[in-house]
Amino acid sequence: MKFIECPRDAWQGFHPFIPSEIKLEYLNQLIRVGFDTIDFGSFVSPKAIPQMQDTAWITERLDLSGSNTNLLAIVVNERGAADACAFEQIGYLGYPFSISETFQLRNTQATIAESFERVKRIADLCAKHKKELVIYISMGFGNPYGDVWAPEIVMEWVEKLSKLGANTFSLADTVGVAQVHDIGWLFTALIPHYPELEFGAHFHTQPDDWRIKIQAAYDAGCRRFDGALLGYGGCPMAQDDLVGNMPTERLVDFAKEQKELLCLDANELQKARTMFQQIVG
Ligand SMILES: CC(C)(COP(=O)([O-])OP(=O)([O-])OC[C@H]1O[C@@H](n2cnc3c(N)ncnc32)[C@H](O)[C@@H]1OP(=O)([O-])[O-])[C@@H](O)C(=O)NCCC(=O)NCCSC(=O)C[C@@](C)(O)CC(=O)[O-]
Repeated sequence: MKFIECPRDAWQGFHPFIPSEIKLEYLNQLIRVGFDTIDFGSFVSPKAIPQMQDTAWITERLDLSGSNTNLLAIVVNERGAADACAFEQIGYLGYPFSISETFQLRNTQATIAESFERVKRIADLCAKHKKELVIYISMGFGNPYGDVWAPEIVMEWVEKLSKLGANTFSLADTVGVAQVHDIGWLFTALIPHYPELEFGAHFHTQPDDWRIKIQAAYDAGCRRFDGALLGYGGCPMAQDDLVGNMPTERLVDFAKEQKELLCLDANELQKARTMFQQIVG
């Protein structure tokens, strides 16, 4: 299983501002754990997400020496993509492409159609700077606004977006409404249909439904999972009540049960967990 740790999603909606030095120390600790990828920051408007205004400062100072961990930064427009592309350390740019019109507007001030045009330009930038583009299908399992959702809509957008050069798609349950049946249906349909693409699960969960969601995705062939220690965070642009991320601890438990090879250092993971507890109180 591939673990993507998402401190960016964990603290983007957190108040007050976490001092940059503390974020840096925590991210360096996460690097020592050995995650495949860390979704560590975003290059977005500081007015929209004040917590992330120090991503460039942090990027310059991260210590990746001797590490195989990849860095992923979220971008929502060309300006953010250009800023992220300037850093050699960042291998992946993630774009939240919402299939709910309401959320796309709330999150990026762009319609789905405008967002598609943005992705084209960001994909060009990625190709020019040799970065990998990761598309999050936000509200990928439904939305709280009453916008039409169907698994076929996910399929349709994956088809269109895959032609722009994205090799990785993370199906995002942005507000934790995914039904087990839909999770199974989508991964079962997508994974064999696009053997050249990687599909991941970016779940937000309630304390009682983490297991059935992971299990449904795993049984359908998904091996890429996003999580955040302590299950913290959520997207503040989605709704007032944040629905926490999939707790990394639960992902690790699940992986052990499945006898998956774990490439994470348990001691360093425990240290990171303690550090994060101190950060968020
Ligand atoms: C897209 C905009 C900018 C549109 O916002 P806007 O107000 O339409 O943009 P604008 O072009 O009018 O600019 C507004 C201000 O932001 C600045 N600005 C503009 N762009 C940038 C930039 N790249 N970097 C730094 N500053 C920027 C710009 O310079 C200006 O500053 P001012 O002149 O007023 O001082 C805004 O809505 C935004 O930044 N949104 C961020 C949304 C966000 O970060 N959401 C959370 C991450 S996505 C997520 O959590 C979902 C995910 C990935 O986890 C998966 C899932 O669960 O679904």
